[in-house]
Amino acid sequence: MSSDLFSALKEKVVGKQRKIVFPEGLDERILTAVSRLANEQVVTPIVIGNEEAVKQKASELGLTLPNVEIIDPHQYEGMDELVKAFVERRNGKVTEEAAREMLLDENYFGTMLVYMDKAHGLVSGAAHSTADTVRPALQIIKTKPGIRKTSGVFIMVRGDEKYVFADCAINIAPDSQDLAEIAVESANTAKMFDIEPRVAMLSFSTKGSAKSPETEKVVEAVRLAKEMAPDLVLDGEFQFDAAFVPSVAKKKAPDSVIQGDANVFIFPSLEAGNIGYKIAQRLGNFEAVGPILQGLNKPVNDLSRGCNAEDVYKLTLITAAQSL
Ligand SMILES: CC(C)(COP(=O)(O)OP(=O)(O)OC[C@H]1O[C@@H](n2cnc3c(N)ncnc32)[C@H](O)[C@@H]1OP(=O)(O)O)[C@@H](O)C(=O)NCCC(=O)NCCS
Ligand SMILES: CC(=O)OP(=O)(O)O
Repeated sequence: MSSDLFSALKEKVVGKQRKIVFPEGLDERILTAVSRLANEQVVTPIVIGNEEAVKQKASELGLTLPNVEIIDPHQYEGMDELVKAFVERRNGKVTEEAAREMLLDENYFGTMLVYMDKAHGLVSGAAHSTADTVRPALQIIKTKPGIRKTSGVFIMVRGDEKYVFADCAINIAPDSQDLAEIAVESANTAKMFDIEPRVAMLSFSTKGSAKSPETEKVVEAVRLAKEMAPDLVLDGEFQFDAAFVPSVAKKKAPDSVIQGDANVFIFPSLEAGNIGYKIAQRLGNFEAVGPILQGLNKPVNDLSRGCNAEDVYKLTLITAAQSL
């Protein structure tokens, strides 16, 4: 199923001339994926880095880089244009001098290429923390109209099973409104992967079995999400077993629309979401694709530093598909 999922995405993006920026030009996993993407003509990669160093690294790895653009921010002819646009976008928060310095950072530089429509999307994070990868996007690309917060989902794939986990990447302490928005956005993201969303809002309590500020936060999020998207199949608060195991659902939540058949799981905090996805990945042998950032004006996606070249390849397919 995993390969079907990505073959379908590949079919969608081939021939669409999507330019995708890779700020981490010297990372082996990135270069391996870039070489494959370029040779298969899936996207046109733009690698950020010193041209000689990138080519040297590729040759050491035995990789070819046909039709790959390599841009060194230190040599970039359009830097003045980028600096001007960055200062304007930050609207009083950055001086021209600071902007010039910040744009030598590969993530800021790459994000500006996307903002300026010189590329369609960006994939980074193999060598940078999530905070350093996404901060430029939050500041420059910003959220779509009507969306307050960006969040990060993983598509968890194992054989025929596909699930969406969120937020595993961005919002450390989401409030009820944030959780409701994350739920609705994650349901939309699920559809991109042919998952008909059935959303469970997770907690350590099922339908009032415990009461605390943490459980009440999720109860309120359920109410808000139902208000925001009345047609969405969504319920909570659920413990994971009540959301996932039909026999447990029968006992703990017999009247719920979700009967152990949820496929989109919304975690109550980043602690729970990030730990949860890594446990499913490392103990449950799920492939974890993401985090896919949702709610941004243009696609910028983060990788886990524990990723491999296959993860980079797949996240690039997703990024290119998001840009269509
Ligand atoms: C995402 C994160 C880096 C943002 O924190 P920060 O850089 O301190 O953000 P700030 O509060 O300074 O905000 C910076 C900008 O981003 C915006 N922003 C912050 N969080 C946002 C969100 N969730 N969605 C949209 N915009 C956001 C702010 O509005 C601000 O915009 P402005 O400068 O134009 O006013 C931070 O929340 C974080 O570290 N999250 C955890 C990341 C992580 O380690 N995840 C685990 C591994 S995946
Ligand atoms: C998504 C994530 O947890 O990223 P990292 O492993 O790089 O911190």
